[in-house]
Amino acid sequence: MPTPTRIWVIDDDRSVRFVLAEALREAGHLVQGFEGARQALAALAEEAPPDLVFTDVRMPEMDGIALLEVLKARRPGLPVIVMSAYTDVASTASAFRGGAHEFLSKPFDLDEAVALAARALPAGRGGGPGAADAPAPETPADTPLAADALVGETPAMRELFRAIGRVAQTPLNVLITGETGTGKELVARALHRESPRAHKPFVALNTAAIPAELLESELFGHEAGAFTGAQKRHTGRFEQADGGTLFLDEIGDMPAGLQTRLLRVLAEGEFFRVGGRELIRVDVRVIAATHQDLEAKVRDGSFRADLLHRLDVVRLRLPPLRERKADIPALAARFLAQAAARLGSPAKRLNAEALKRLQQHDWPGNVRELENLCWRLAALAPGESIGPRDLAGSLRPAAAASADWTRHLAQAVRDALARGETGLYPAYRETFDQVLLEAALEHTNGHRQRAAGVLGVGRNTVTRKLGRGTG
Ligand SMILES: Nc1ncnc2c1ncn2[C@@H]1O[C@H](COP(=O)(O)OP(=O)(O)OP(=O)(O)O)[C@@H](O)[C@H]1O
Repeated sequence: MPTPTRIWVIDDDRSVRFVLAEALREAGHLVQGFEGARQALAALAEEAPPDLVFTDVRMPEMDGIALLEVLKARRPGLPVIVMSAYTDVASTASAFRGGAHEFLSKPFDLDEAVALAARALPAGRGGGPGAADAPAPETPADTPLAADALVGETPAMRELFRAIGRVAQTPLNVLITGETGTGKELVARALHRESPRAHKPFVALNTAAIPAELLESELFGHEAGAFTGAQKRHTGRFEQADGGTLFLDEIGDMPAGLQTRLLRVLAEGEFFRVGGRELIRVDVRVIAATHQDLEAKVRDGSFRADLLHRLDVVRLRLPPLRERKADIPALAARFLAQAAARLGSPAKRLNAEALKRLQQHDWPGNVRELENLCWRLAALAPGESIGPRDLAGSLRPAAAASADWTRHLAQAVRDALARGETGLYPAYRETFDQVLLEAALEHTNGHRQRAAGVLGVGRNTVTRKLGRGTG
């Protein structure tokens, strides 16, 4: 019979200690509980090390991250699972930086914790005495909670924060996907801030914002006289980001020729400036972002598959705000507080009714739309308590609130034309009408007269179009 594995559970909260220990015992492990890091360290001095450790982060006297550091210095092979009720990027990153095996958000599911323990225990249980000779991991100085920390409490965001904390410690290229305004740039900054490259530059370039003909020299720089108007040598973003992180926003808009060039640079780590002869070597971590469906762009030939593979080593998806509406109150409070601090006025608060109204909105512009709204309210709402009346006119329907759909439409048309399609107008017209109609009917629970009313068309138009739509 195999000897049972020994697991330590360290938490100042007795009930957590108790239920977790019980669940692990039921799964056949030998479990020892400690109410603090010091007690655990004292035990480590006297008895054989355990096979696995669960530790809380916030504990009096010595916190779990400091404990993790000591444990890892003494027993580098010992898997440590860090548990915390505070799942923000700074917490997850400091745990993974310290060598945590996994980050478990509290409250957690006991089955999940037991399954995690099973996965964490190495075959043959590892962590033996030999492992203690390996060098201790480097632990950079603690970063304070940044002012631009990501706000999010919903499961999807916590999952994302764990992924950021883990991926930040690696040199891998990352592709961030998500609709406009969901926080892709903020995620890229967090990845940089929590990485070993944090003391080197973070350089951002929005591919869509720069005319195609200037993009190459923006990225790779140029020599004096490389082209008309190039009077001085110019270092490109790749060189500026040397040792650090280069954030390429809207990567889907990169012209074909540059995609090829970028691919080569990513593969070889070296390039020539435009008009240059000197081979430039750089060490840059690339984080790319897009709101587009790059797989579709690969299929229609407008994005290189091999470039996608290079960039997409790790993919982080940012959910749209409408999929995480529970985060709205915390985000709004943060933006209102930031605006008040900037405007030098007392912070305003949204009352319950107003919050409810915000939860009903669809947020086509995502977090950016909410942020803009909060700034407007901070400046213009008359009282310190913001009610639904103050929101009137601010929560415009998708079409008016954001130009995003027109961008998508333009892209769809460009793609269709590139595929050689013709007769686009009637087909798109038809789709446009159907989308409006279906959304309005959904809003009015299928009531045609009211749908016609909110759309501003006659009832007959609705009936006629419905007839066409349903055959
Ligand atoms: N989770 C979050 N917590 C706090 N602020 C956020 C969060 N997500 C986004 N923001 C804020 O919302 C705004 C938009 O975010 P950001 O620019 O990162 O979005 P994006 O996805 O890169 O947008 P685009 O695709 O249009 O470039 C920024 O001001 C950012 O600080």
